[in-house]
Amino acid sequence: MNSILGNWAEKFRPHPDGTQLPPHHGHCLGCGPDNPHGHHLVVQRRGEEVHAVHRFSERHMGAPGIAHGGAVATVLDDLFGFLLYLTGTPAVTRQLEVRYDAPVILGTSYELAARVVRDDGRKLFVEAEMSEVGGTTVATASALFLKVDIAHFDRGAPPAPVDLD
Ligand SMILES: CCCCCCCC/C=C\CCCCCCCC(=O)SCCNC(=O)CCNC(=O)[C@H](O)C(C)(C)COP(=O)(O)OP(=O)(O)OC[C@H]1O[C@@H](n2cnc3c(N)ncnc32)[C@H](O)[C@@H]1OP(=O)(O)O
Repeated sequence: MNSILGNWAEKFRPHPDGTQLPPHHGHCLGCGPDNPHGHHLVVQRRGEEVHAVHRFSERHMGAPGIAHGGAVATVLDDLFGFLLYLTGTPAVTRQLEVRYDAPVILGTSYELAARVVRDDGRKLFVEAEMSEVGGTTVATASALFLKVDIAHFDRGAPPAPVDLD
């Protein structure tokens, strides 16, 4: 098995309310602390939701001074991946829809929240929003995640050489 996934069972243990959730793995584009191109998303459990405060940097620029829409989608998708620590099952994104309501400004802090809206067999329907701190919503997302066996991730193993330059 891919060594990155080796400790998955421990990561899926119940996480107490209010605690910071572990990154999916060190090189995850969304949350991996060891990925220099990543977003380094830091996520907490809050009740049955996951929350983050996030600032996009110049590495994620689309239009000058504004976050690239793909970068915004990446962060929302990765945030959804933290709900799996609450549901306790591995799952992957089958469909992701993002509504861009207002430009996401680089260097500005945004609040993000995500939750499961329906858990139906293999299907997890999830939704999230990103807002100015205490203010206007700038993006909303909904997604379908499909639960998979951990063997799903064996397709990535052995991992291709990681080029982090
Ligand atoms: C160190 C440890 C860390 C933990 C590690 C352990 C676990 C890690 C877990 C989590 C990591 C989280 C990382 C988060 C990162 C963010 C999330 C991502 O980026 S995920 C990557 C992008 N996504 C993919 O790469 C999927 C690629 N797609 C696939 O592999 C397949 O399509 C798959 C497995 C998702 C589904 O394939 P099928 O063939 O099994 O299923 P079908 O037949 O397509 O659909 C099943 C059911 O869903 C319905 N369905 C499909 N699409 C639907 C839709 N759009 N709306 C409604 N229903 C839909 C279908 O009609 C079907 O329903 P009926 O069972 O017949 O009732």
